[in-house]
Amino acid sequence: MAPFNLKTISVTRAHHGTLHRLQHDSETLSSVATFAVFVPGAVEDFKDKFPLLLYLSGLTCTDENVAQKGCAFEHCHARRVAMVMPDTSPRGDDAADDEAWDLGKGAGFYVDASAAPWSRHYKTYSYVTKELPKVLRACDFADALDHERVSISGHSMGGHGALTLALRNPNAYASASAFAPIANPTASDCPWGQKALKAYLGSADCDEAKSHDATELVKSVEAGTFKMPILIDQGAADSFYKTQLHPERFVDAAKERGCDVTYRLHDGYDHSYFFVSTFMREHIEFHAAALGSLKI
Ligand SMILES: N[C@@H](CCC(=O)N[C@@H](CSC=O)C(=O)NCC(=O)O)C(=O)O
Repeated sequence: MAPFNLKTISVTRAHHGTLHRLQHDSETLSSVATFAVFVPGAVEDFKDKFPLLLYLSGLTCTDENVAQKGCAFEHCHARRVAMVMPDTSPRGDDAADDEAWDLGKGAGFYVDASAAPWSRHYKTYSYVTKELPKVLRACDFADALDHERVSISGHSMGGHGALTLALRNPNAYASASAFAPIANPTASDCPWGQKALKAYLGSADCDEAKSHDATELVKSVEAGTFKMPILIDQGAADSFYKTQLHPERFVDAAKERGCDVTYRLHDGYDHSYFFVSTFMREHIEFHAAALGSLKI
C-alpha cells in the first residue's frame, strides 16, 4: 500500500504546470483528507526545486475554491512556486458536524479541538503543520519540491490560519500573507471566532483560544524579534470587515511590536474570490521574493 494510503484523484494540466488532487488516510484527522498541489511546469534552464506556498481556505471551502477561482496558477508558474491547498476540515460520516455553515465541516479553524464532540477529528492545526508536510514528501512529484522553503497564505478563516501558524511557528515559513483575515477571533465582536473557539476549545476566552488569535499572539511578541514579512489585503466594501475581521487590530499591534507588516485597504472590494483573485498575483510575487524564487 502507498504511504498514508495516498491516492491520486486527478492530474490536470493547467497554466504550463500540473494540478494534482490527492486523497489519503489522515491519522491526525482520523478521516480521509483531500488536498491539491499545483506544480509549475518544467523549463530547461530551471535547475532548482520549487518552493511551496501553503494556501489555507476559508469557511465553506474545500481545496477547489481557490484552485478554480483564485487565478493563482499562472503566477505560480511564472515565479516557480508550487501551491499547496489543503481542505478546511475533516470529512466523512464519522466526523461531527453542525447544521450551520460556520461550524463543523468546512470550518476547522486551524486549531486542534479539545472539546466534545469535535476533539476526535478536528485537529486541523496539527494536520497542516505536521502531517501534511510529511504527506507531501511521499507524493510521486515530491522530488520537484523544496520542502524546506515554505511560505503561507490564506483567505478569511484561512487568513486567520496563515497568520496564527506563522506566529506560532516563526522559523517554519519565509513569509506570511492574508486576504481579509479573521484577525481577532477571541474578540466579542467576532461572532465566527467566538462560536468556533467556544465549540472546539470549550471557551473563546481561555489561554488556548488566545494562542490561536493573531492579534493576541502578535501582542506577545518581543519587540523586533519577529522577522517574517507579512502582507495583508482587505476590501473596504467587505460586509465582514467591521463585523468579523478587524484586520487593523492585528496590523496596529504588529507595527507596535516592530513587525514587517504591509497592510492595504482597497476601495470597493468585497469578501469574495473576485477580491482574492485581483490581488493573488501580488501575494505570489511577495512570497516568491521571500522564498528567493526567480521570475522566468
Ligand atoms: N455561505 C456563506 C458565505 C461563506 C463565505 O463567504 N465563505 C468564504 C470564506 S468566509 C471566511 O472564512 C469563501 O471563501 N467562500 C467560498 C467561495 O468560493 O466564495 C453565506 O451564504 O453567506
